[in-house]
Formats: sequence, C-alpha cells, structure tokens
Amino acid sequence: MAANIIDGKAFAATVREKVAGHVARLKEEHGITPGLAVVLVGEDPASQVYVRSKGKQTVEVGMNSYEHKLDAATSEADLLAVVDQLNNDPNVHGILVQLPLPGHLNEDLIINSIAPEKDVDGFHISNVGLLGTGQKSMVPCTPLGCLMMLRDYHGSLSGMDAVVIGRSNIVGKPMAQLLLGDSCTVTIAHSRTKDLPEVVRRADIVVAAVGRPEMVPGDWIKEGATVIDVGINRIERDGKNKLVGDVDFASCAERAGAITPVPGGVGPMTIACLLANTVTACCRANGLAEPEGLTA
Ligand SMILES: Nc1nc(=O)c2c([nH]1)NC[C@@H]1CN(c3ccc(C(=O)N[C@@H](CCC(=O)O)C(=O)O)cc3)C=[N+]21
Repeated sequence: MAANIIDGKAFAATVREKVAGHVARLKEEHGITPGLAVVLVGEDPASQVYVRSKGKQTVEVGMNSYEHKLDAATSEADLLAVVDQLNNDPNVHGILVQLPLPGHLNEDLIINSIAPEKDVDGFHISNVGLLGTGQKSMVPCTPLGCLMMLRDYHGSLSGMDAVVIGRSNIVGKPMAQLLLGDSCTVTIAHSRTKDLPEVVRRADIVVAAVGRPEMVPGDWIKEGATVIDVGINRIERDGKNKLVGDVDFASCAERAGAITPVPGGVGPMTIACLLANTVTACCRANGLAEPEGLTA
C-alpha cells in the first residue's frame, strides 16, 4: 500500500491565509497590527535562513516584523535587556528568541524572562505548566502544527495509540501533552527505550522527533499507521547536500497509511503556527475573541 502524503506546505498556506484574514480584521475593526519580534544571537547560517523566512512570511500575512540581530558575544545582561524592552513594547505581541543560543548564555533563564503571554514559542515554564494542566496557554509551534495535520487527517484522535520518539522540551514533551489532550494513549520513547521497534509497531500514530537522519525504518511501522516526521537533517549523499527526516521515507511510505515528507511537511507548518500564535497572542492582549481554528 502506498501512503497518502500529508502536504504540510499546502496546509501551511491555508493556515497563513486564515492568519492573514484575522490580521486584516484586527486592522479594519480595531486598528491593531499584530507584531512579531525575532531575536537572533550569533551568525549560525541555518538560523539566519529560518529567521529570514519567518520575517518574510510575517510581513506577507500583514503583520509587523521586528528583527534583532545581536553579536555572538552578546552578554546575558544585554540580551535580557533586549527581551525586557520587547516585553514592554505594546506593538510587539509575540517574541521568539532563536535557539540554540551561544554556550555562554543560559537558555532557560532567557526563555523564562519572556513575558509568558508574548512567548509565541510556548517554551516559558508558565506555558509548559498551563499546557500540562490543560489550561489556555501558548502552544509550541512544531507540535501544534503536527496536531493540526493529525486532526485534519483523522478527525478525532480519541483512543488512538500514539508513540512520540524523542523527549525534548521543544517537541517531544509538548507533543505528548497535546496528543493526551486529544485522548490518545501516549508513549514517549527515547534513546533508552527497551525494544524501540516493538514499541513503535504498536502505534497508530508515530511522531519522530529525535534528530537522527532516517533512523526509523519501514518495518517498525504498523500497516496503515500515520507517520509524522519532525526531523530536519542535512546529510551528504552521492556528493550532494540533502534534507532528510528522522524516518526512512521510502520504506515507511510503503507501510504507512499517511506520512509527512521532508522537506514540505512539518517545517512549513512550524512557521505557519508561529504566525498563528502571534495572532492569538495579539487577540488575547486586546481582550478580543480567540481566532478560530488556529489554537490547540
Ligand atoms: N526559538 C526557536 N523556535 C523555533 O521554532 C526554532 C528555533 N528556535 N530554532 C531553529 C528551529 C528550526 N525551525 C524550523 C522551522 C521551519 C523549517 C522549515 O520550514 N523547513 C523547510 C525546509 C527549509 C530548508 O530547505 O532548509 C521544510 O521542512 O520544508 C525548518 C526549521 C524552527 N526552529
């Protein structure tokens, strides 16, 4: 059986269209333009690409984009001062500090200095706690994008067996919370999991988020399962640079019922959800109704 391909790129375009509609309404009816600030410390080339892409898409949906590019040697105090300034700027509704930060900066400290209601990454401890207790929060963009695609494909996820491979704070853990919130039976697997292949074979939904190129082979996938590939790994093959996921696409697609490609799957949804979160944050900041279909 050949799997259905879940087209994250096309889905992301529909999410951006919805976002653009809400932005237009906020401007017309309330005179408010949502604003997203992205802070980049240092010159990691991959990070620069993402930041540029975020800025471009932010403007395309009609929002204001503020970019703060800081020197790699920026001190913690100086970075905290930038975040503080953005926390207090009424034109900024969302703040994203691009990770990873250079080693001399304490990531937890910086992330937790962002005002939780402007934390469009959903990484602040307050948002983590709110999500874990089923309260209204900012939801991390990558897991939110995965959830949107799963809901769209399946309708209800209730009672499904979901296995999340990877236990990171930015994807694995919040993904598991969201799946639990939709009444899946959730397993979080990781590098120490005993008999990972057998654990994955039980799953109706597999979310791979480990950062290891093509580590999940097709024979781990239950016939008809849905495979969400979060990995974005740059590898060299046949003398060419290639982008591959955490699953072996060709063999997994033979057994899966549906699968997300890399590129063109989860990645574009991540950025679309960042824009969605910014609109959500802007509506909340102004006491307006939540945009429908853009939150968890
Ligand atoms: N605070 C913070 N929040 C983030 O959300 C965050 C971050 N830091 N640091 C870096 C990672 C990475 N990330 C990506 C988003 C979109 C694509 C994406 O759209 N990828 C395209 C391919 C792009 C290409 O060709 O490189 C795709 O999968 O189709 C990739 C990677 C967000 N990140």
